[in-house]
Amino acid sequence: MAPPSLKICCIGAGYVGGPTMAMIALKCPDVEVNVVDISKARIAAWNSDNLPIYEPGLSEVVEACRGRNLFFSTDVERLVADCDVVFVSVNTPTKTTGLGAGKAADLTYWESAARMIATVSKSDKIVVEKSTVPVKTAEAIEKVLSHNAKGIKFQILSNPEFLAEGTAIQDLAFPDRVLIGGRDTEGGQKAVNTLKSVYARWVPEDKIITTGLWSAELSKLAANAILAQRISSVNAISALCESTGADVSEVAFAIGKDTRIGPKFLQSSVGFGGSCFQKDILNLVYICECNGLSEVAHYWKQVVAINDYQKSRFAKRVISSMFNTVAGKKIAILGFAFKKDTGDTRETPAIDVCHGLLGDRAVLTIFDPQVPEEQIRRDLSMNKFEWDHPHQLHSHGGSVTSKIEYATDVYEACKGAHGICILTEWEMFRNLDYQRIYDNMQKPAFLFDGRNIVKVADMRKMGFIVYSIGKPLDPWVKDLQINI
Ligand SMILES: NC(=O)C1=CN([C@@H]2O[C@H](COP(=O)(O)OP(=O)(O)OC[C@H]3O[C@@H](n4cnc5c(N)ncnc54)[C@H](O)[C@@H]3O)[C@@H](O)[C@H]2O)C=CC1
Ligand SMILES: O=C(O)[C@H]1O[C@H](OP(=O)(O)OP(=O)(O)OC[C@H]2O[C@@H](n3ccc(=O)[nH]c3=O)[C@H](O)[C@@H]2O)[C@H](O)[C@@H](O)[C@@H]1O
Repeated sequence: MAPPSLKICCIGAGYVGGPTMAMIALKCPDVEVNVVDISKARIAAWNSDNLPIYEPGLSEVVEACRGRNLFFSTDVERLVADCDVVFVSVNTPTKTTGLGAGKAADLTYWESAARMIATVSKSDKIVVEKSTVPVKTAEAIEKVLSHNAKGIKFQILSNPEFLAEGTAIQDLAFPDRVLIGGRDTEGGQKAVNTLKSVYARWVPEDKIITTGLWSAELSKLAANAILAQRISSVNAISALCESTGADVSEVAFAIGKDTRIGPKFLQSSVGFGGSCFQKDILNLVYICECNGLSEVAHYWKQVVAINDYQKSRFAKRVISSMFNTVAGKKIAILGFAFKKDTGDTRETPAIDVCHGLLGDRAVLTIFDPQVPEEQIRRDLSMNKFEWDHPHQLHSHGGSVTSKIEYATDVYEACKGAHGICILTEWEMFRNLDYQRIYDNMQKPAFLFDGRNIVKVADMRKMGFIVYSIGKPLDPWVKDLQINI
């Protein structure tokens, strides 16, 4: 067999490293791709039939190339030493302590990966920032690498990832664009071209954008901030819809018809979740503050503030609608993942809503088709921002709250409940037998739709008291004096 034309090693076998490298291996059979991680459990799962992340189409891609030119391993140092290109796709969570706590990106994992690369390398390498990092990180990484370089040359590239979970395979196979930032030097441009030639195997040339390092780093933060801003904008409008009798779906449809605005990302919800939007905006806010741009920082902070408002507004609607207390009442939580088609629960709005309801002493029964019980209990017992640190992969759940139950059947979850909250837009929730659910609930039966997926009129006809984000209010809810 001919030797590989290029050896790639990716540090971090997570939601980005795993699928991204699997796609490169699929499209470039002559390239050897090793994905390495410190988590033995994660690597074992990548090497099994039960992959560590749920992503439609991923297992087919992995099966097509695992053992051929795609390998998963914990032999981090050897494989890094042996490759031409190192992608770094480790966690860059929000700092929990110290300077910039609650905002700044924690680059501990990135820095330790960079130090390890410098220590083990014996030949020149291209080091690719795949993780989302603060603008100017490449400069710091260059310093770490060059101070330990023993005459070895490293070229740093920024190649941020834009995939969304649940559609990762589609996004990787047909990306809107691939962005590569590099130094404007001969060595820098040579490295850019090497990486470009990898993507060019399947991405049309006009979709591969090359820029300077800082533009590439900042474009990633800006893209996430602007996407999240659209959701906060429509969610802010949803509150006004409820106060005025307008319908947020009609408003979103009408404004999305303007080609300058476009229809995507205008779906009002209980709030955005996921590992990145909040983290990346807080990071952007911190960078603005560090650069003395307090007005700009304040502007972006509001995107997160509206998101927090939306989540707490939802929980308050539930409590106030149910006679201002949910103490001892059974509430069925349908959906815990931060969006459909993923088992990921990082920063899911369900955590905040559940905490809001548990704070009023509700008894929750939680159902999600992809999220296991242990994960839900761990999420509900963790402190904010703790979830995105690698040690969480090894932990087995902290203190377990006794006020939650886990259901493996959606109808069981709803049986005897006083109220239902739909918190993830799983397709299956659109087509449930709601009559059966209604018949088996306590009366009056409440339905709170945080994703606008049920047909409100049909549900009201069945007898439910319905609250659906940004929709005209049920008379029951409207007549209540609430303070949201
Ligand atoms: N999740 C997503 O959809 C997207 C994430 N990103 C960014 O990509 C980066 C990674 O995110 P995810 O893949 O979601 O995180 P993840 O938590 O799923 O994966 C990160 C992996 O890195 C490993 N790791 C940490 N330090 C290590 C070290 N020193 N050596 C070897 N392995 C190490 C961890 O054990 C973990 O398995 C973050 O910066 C994130 O902002 C960017 C685009 C999309
Ligand atoms: O950097 C990242 O991690 C990624 O973050 C997002 O991807 P992701 O978080 O996986 O999923 P999204 O589809 O963006 O959804 C994020 C959250 O917003 C919510 N959302 C999305 C769209 C919408 O119209 N309304 C809405 O409430 C979703 O339910 C979810 O909770 C971006 O879409 C990706 O481009 C980016 O690469």
